[in-house]
Amino acid sequence: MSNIITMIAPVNIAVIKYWGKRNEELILPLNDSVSVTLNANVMCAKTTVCVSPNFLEDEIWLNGAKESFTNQRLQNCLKEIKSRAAVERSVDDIFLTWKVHICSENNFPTAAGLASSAAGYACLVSALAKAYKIKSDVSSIARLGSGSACRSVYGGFVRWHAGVESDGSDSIAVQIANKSHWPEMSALILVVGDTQKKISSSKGMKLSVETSDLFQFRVQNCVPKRVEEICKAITTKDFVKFAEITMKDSNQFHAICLDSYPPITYMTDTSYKIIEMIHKYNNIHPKIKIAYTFDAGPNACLYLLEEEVPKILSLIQHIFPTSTPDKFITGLPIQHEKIDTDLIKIFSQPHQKDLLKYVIHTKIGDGPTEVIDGSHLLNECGWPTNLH
Ligand SMILES: Nc1ncnc2c1ncn2[C@@H]1O[C@H](COP(=O)(O)OP(=O)(O)OP(=O)(O)O)[C@@H](O)[C@H]1O
Ligand SMILES: C[C@@](O)(CCOP(=O)(O)OP(=O)(O)O)CC(=O)O
Repeated sequence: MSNIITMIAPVNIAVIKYWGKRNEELILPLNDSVSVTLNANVMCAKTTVCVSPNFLEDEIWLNGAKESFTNQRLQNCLKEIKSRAAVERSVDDIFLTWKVHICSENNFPTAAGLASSAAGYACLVSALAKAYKIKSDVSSIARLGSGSACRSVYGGFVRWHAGVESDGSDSIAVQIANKSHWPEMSALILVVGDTQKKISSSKGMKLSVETSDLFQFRVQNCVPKRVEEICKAITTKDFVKFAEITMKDSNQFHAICLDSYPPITYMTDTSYKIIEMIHKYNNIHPKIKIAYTFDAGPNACLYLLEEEVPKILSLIQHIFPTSTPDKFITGLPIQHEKIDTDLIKIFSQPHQKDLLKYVIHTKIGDGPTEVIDGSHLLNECGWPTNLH
């Protein structure tokens, strides 16, 4: 007797960044954060879990390779799932003694600052929750895997409340609005680099808490006001306000990285060229049209309304020429608009080729969903179907 569940889960990109913990083990943040969940049909983690009396030990495979199950965060997630199941009496006691096999893969680069840990842990925890028939909110369990993962448990626009309790019971994610609230909202991920970053978010934020003087100022004086304002901008669909706060918060997060000692630099020259392009584009319009935000890496996430997508994409193709035009734009289909020559005149000469690797076009999406077409990553005996 076994129990095989497969789920897919989305990435989320924060517009108010989570940076800094008040408890390292429970992954409790020092500030609230707000994010947008992106369409899981474009970028996702896919995870199959299987619980069986036939397994001798808990095992995990990630992106086609076996990983160690001794990872503390992984252990904490499984432990919490089992204790929730015990409290909810959702499965038989014997089921709780069986071992689990987990197989997961991301359809985009892992550990490159593209929120793979968010999608990955949201997926893992949602799949386990389904297998153990847990009914209550699992965002606080996903949080134990990676802080930002708690926001990927919900679709649309999401706020992670930092909470004040020392056991983390009130540090949960809550949906502000679902994806249908603002269907025109689109995102372009500009991939500058897809290699693993040098300093993980966990290490980077610890260093900032310990060494940055600006950090306390941000947490106490800036974030609380920004969170209220951006939540209001989301509920009233005020794009200009949403975009302005998003850009300012990304810039402040990277200023804090630079104020850490020794300094942390996630953005590159190409990232700054993207920022320059977006401000120039916004300045030639009466109102802000596009927002950028950068996580712990050089890649940009642009938030914009649907009508702006073809225009900025043709401009990006002009300014950031590529030697692989067929593979340059991926994700959701777009209608190409011929670049407007007046727009080109305002912009400088194109940069050198291949500063951008590729662009992912996507939109807002739902939270984790179960895959019901039978395309499990583990076979009926609970072993990976495809190992590298
Ligand atoms: N599908 C997955 N299933 C389980 N764990 C995953 C999955 N994808 C990523 N992870 C875990 O997350 C780690 C990468 O997290 P990290 O924070 O370094 O990168 P990132 O999430 O891509 O970047 P960022 O959080 O800055 O956007 C991996 O080493 C792995 O432990
Ligand atoms: C810059 C960020 O993406 C940082 C994400 O940090 P993680 O959630 O990856 O960190 P841990 O909780 O230590 O796993 C900002 C954000 O997503 O809010």
